[in-house]
Amino acid sequence: MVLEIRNLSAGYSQFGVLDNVSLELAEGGFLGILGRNGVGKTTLLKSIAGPVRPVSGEVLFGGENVVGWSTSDIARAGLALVLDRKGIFRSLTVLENLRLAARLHKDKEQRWTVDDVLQMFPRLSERSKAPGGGLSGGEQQMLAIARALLCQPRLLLLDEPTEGLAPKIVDEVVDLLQRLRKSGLTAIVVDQRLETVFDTCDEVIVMSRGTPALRSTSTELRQRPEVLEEHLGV
Ligand SMILES: Nc1ncnc2c1ncn2[C@@H]1O[C@H](COP(=O)(O)OP(=O)(O)OP(=O)(O)O)[C@@H](O)[C@H]1O
Repeated sequence: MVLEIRNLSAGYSQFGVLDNVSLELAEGGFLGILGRNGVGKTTLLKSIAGPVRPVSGEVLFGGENVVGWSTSDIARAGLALVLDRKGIFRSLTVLENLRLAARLHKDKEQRWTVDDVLQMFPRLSERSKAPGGGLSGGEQQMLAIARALLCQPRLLLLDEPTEGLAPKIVDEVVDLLQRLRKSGLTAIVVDQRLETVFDTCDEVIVMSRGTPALRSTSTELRQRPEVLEEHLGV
């Protein structure tokens, strides 16, 4: 297992959000997480990646319990979190942003190079000389994902990768995630847009009241409108 979460509870000061979450993710799996607003999806990603410190439970990443580790140590161990398109330097060009990420992780086994990601993201290649701050929302999202890949992650966590993007760009991001899945990457995708999750993930967890209510394949869940209505109100 790349990731094993056992009995994880987490929240903010006295305010509990995650309640006794357990889940597993095997190498090469793409796991989607769905749930209503505020159910704790982002908090779950942050509890895995370090910014939110769990109250109890274990997060085994590659067999090691990383609870209590700093965010940077967890990142060094091979976990990349793409959240709010953060991690882009606005004054650096696209190419400089990519080269910087590659340089910071040059000691790791190089699964992705700057050339690889430019090939994978033709839109970024076209905009390679543009400053990060001058990119559209979709381009920023692609740059954030490209930078995360240059961290050579064993596990990629994506929070709302298609939120607020124009339909054509959503299709491009979905297509990209499908290619990453085929490449054997392991990832968790949180998105409000059901189709993004269904089209990119083999399996989906539906969260309710701070904990997984069910886990199913995307194919099965698509055919269960009553479950989607109960837990997601759609
Ligand atoms: N930094 C914070 N301090 C206090 N409470 C927070 C903080 N971040 C989130 N919360 C609260 O924790 C709960 C879970 O938030 P979280 O962002 O994990 O939900 P979510 O499922 O990702 O929903 P959304 O899709 O709306 O982001 C919400 O009630 C939210 O208001």
